[in-house]
Amino acid sequence: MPRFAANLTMLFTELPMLDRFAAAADAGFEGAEILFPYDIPARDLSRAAISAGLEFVLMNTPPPNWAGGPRGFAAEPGREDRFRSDFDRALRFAGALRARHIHIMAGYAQGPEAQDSFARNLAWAAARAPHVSLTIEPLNPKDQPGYFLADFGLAAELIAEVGAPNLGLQFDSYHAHLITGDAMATWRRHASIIRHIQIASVPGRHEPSGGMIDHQGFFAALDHSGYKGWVSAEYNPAGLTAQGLGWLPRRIG
Ligand SMILES: O=C(O)C(=O)[C@@H](O)CO
Ligand SMILES: [Mg+2]
Repeated sequence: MPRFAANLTMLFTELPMLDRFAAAADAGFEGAEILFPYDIPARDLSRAAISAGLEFVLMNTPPPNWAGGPRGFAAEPGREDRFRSDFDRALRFAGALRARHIHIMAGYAQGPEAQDSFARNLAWAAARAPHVSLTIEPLNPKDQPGYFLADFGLAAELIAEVGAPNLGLQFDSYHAHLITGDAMATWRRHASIIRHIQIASVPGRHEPSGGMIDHQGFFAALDHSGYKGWVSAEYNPAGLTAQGLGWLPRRIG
């Protein structure tokens, strides 16, 4: 089975953020991700992850926050200075957390100029942090209207154009199904460039059990494919988080 991480922005929200690490470890997760961790000192987050025995898997750029903040600037023409200073701050934060990946968010823009800006900013970031794994993630246009990256083909094109070994695709089964109508076919098409996976049901973005995606079949296919990355639970629990974890395969021993 793949290694599973808990997205602590969405899971265990019954608890204060620093307590969510131990709750996730108790539930059987081996890693954690936080979308925008910038409100809490990195040393406190790092201590909580280490004492729970969890690896810190992923965070997003840009700072600052989840609540109401724009989802990035990387594709917005004319915002290069802002992108670069945000990226450097994200890099310092990720370094303190020993985060495995940084997800670079595109922001809200359209057209060829936006695509050029995104490609240039990605190339700059990949060269700036050659030893850090960077991802881009298509988000479905119903949840994120106007977000630049809403297409897997375009994401693959950008990754090929930038051509940096530390830039890859973040595949979210929920967004993939809403964008293409077939999450599994999309995963198969792009598996070679996928370096991080997130999961949730369609419809509803709840526990990855039931609904239109066969996640247990997906986990088996990931094993078969030799995928070595993480699978993060990024969903809104239908009730209390711990009561909805029947889908999570537990390691024995
Ligand atoms: O919305 C998602 O899905 C994500 O993974 C986030 O990183 C976007 O904020
Ligand atoms: Mg996601």
